[in-house]
Amino acid sequence: MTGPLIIVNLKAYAEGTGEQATRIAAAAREVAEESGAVIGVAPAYTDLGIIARDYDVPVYAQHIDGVVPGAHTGHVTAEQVRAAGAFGTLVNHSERRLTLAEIDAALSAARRCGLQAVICTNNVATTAAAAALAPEYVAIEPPELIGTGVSVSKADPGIIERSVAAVRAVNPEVKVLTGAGISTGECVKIALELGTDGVLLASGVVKARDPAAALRDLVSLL
Ligand SMILES: O=C[C@H](O)COP(=O)(O)O
Repeated sequence: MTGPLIIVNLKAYAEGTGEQATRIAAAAREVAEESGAVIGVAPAYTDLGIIARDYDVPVYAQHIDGVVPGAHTGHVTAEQVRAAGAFGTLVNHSERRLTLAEIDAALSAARRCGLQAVICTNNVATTAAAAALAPEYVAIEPPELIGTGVSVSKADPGIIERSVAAVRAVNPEVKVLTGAGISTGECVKIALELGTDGVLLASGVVKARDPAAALRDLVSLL
């Protein structure tokens, strides 16, 4: 993949479930084609297969469990999401926190199945720790800004800069995303200028009246 990566996490929002999820996936594909940006979608498991099958967008699981297939009720394996068509997976999202050992196991499972891994982190120290595990991406998101509409790019650019520096010091191969409150092209532009490789966002697109217009705004200054 080339160009900045934008991942739209549909979380468990009603506005990002079922038919609405497929509408957002279609918009993501269209805006990616128009702009050259890479726009991925992280739908609920229940929508993952259909989106991966019918929409030409990189699909991410919102979480995987670091277990091998077997007797694990209520778990979801890397093999299952891969078979359903996932391209990658989030790991340790702020709303789905894991222990360090669980993050490591989930990352091993992702590698085993060829899934791109995006480890989410909540501060500079956890970002450095995540980078030491060598995932493809880390995504720094200050939890207090998630879902607020107050953008990390504007409210806390320092955490982005320090996270980028920490990752470069630990493992320069690891790419950095940032998220929380991102909703405009300006937020994306600032995040990229601060050294990131893209953004992870949710409400700015999922809860927008016109998700396609929100996506167009996000890529407008690339
Ligand atoms: O996964 C996405 C992040 O938690 C950011 O959510 P948000 O864009 O609604 O603030």
